[in-house]
Amino acid sequence: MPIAPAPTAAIKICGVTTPEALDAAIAARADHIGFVFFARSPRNLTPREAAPLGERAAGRIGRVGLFVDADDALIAEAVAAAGLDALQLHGEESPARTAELRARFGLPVWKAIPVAAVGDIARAAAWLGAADLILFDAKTPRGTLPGGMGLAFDWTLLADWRNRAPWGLAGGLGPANVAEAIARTGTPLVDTSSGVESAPGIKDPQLIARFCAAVRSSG
Ligand SMILES: O=C(O)c1ccccc1N[C@@H]1O[C@H](COP(=O)(O)O)[C@@H](O)[C@H]1O
Repeated sequence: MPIAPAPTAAIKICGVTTPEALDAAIAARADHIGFVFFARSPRNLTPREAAPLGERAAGRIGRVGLFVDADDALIAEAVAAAGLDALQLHGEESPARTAELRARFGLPVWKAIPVAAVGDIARAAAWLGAADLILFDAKTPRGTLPGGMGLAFDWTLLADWRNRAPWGLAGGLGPANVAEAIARTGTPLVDTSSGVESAPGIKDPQLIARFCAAVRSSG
């Protein structure tokens, strides 16, 4: 009987702003790319800027729109312009707001949960039933961006999670540590932004390729 290859984690490359980065993610067989709709981010795109990238990605890779406490008007514009396949909420969105957006846009919603201490993992339970996927990310210092800072958290805190819902791991992941992160946490999805950049907001195609190869080497 043939032995099936061990499944590896799904891959999201976040903060894509150029056709070159998008093509690198597709060539490296990533599963999703992220478009950031958050003005303070060095990876910010307007819906108009995201539109040609969304068209180029259509049917080739999943398109996730990242929002931070955004209003409905921005989300609606981004969904229509970039043809988003999922929404990632990376701010203070409550479980009720998360469920509301899922119903309003009819798209899967990923909710980022900032983690610094064990109680932060338990907090995620409030979003079960409201979010389609829980994304654990490192809590960032007050006054900085709520993500995309290349900061990792203590992965041993995830021992309390026990796969209670679809989930993923983000925060400080790069080619050098992603295989270890998968081995230690068993995460079914990894998400990276600054770990595949040469400078904030500048994606490096070679780092994208190395990241995806490192994920596959963990399978
Ligand atoms: O990428 C950004 O600029 C960003 C801005 C605001 C919120 C989240 C953001 N990115 C997300 O943060 C995590 C971790 O990023 P990193 O790999 O540590 O740089 C990831 O989910 C990004 O999608």
